[in-house]
Amino acid sequence: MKDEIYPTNLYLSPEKDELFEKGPWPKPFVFNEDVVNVFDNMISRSVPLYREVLACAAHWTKAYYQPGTKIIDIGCSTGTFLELIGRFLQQPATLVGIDNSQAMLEKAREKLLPIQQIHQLELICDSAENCSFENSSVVIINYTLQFLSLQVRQKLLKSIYEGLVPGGLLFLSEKVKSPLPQFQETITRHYEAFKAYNGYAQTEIERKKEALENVLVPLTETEQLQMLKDSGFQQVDSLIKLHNFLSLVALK
Ligand SMILES: Nc1ncnc2c1ncn2[C@@H]1O[C@H](C[S@+](CC[C@H]([NH3+])C(=O)[O-])CC(=O)[O-])[C@@H](O)[C@H]1O
Ligand SMILES: O=C(O)C(=O)Cc1ccccc1
Repeated sequence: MKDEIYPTNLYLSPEKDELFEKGPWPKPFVFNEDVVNVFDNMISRSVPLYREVLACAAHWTKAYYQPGTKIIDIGCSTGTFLELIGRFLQQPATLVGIDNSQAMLEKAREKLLPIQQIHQLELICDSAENCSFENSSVVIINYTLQFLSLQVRQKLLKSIYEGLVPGGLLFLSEKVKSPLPQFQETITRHYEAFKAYNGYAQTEIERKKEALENVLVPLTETEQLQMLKDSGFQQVDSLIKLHNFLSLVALK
């Protein structure tokens, strides 16, 4: 089976994201019921290489997982990665999903029912910065740090570093910004063309952009790498980058 080699076959709910097509407008972006109900469609049409990033995270998780420790997905949303890794791992493991949206975790619980036959599953509804990462060998945080204040990001990354066992891995994906305004402008235009190619109208693209202002706050790649170094991670490398979306790994 191809999925056992390169797992890009995600379990995504079909409800279409049309949230920014209809009013009332303007509204800030929040992870409410409306977002949750269309989230799988929203993220898979809005994040470049989303399937490849999750397949990459699954491969690195399998490579660095240490039996008897935890695999923790921070900002697990509807459980898409946990469902994928639950199928991809060839041995029972303890899978932990953390999200501060109860509505997201209700969707995750439903999606992960088959996985519970094989793995120990724990879903925690709390802010990530309140959680423990003790005895984890792999922590995944895809497209979540970007919604936290800078102070909380630094505290969270330090807590992850301290909780990981020796040889433990952090897999981090984030929206970033170019340090060069001219490049940022070109990248943004290309990213918006990607969204239009995925069926979003210009008004939806512009309204989403406005809604995310001051809600999703990207760093530059250099700032992100420095924050990881300041958290204790000395072995860091980038794996994937397209438009403003970056995935990297950090080793304890
Ligand atoms: N402080 C917080 N603590 C915990 N969860 C939070 C917090 N703030 C926001 N969230 C949660 O972080 C997730 C971010 S989405 C992650 C996608 C997933 N990783 C995926 O790969 O499919 C990405 C996006 O919306 O762009 C949402 O589920 C929020 O409820
Ligand atoms: O950065 C953007 O413009 C996005 O649309 C990314 C995104 C994807 C899913 C939820 C929130 C933001």
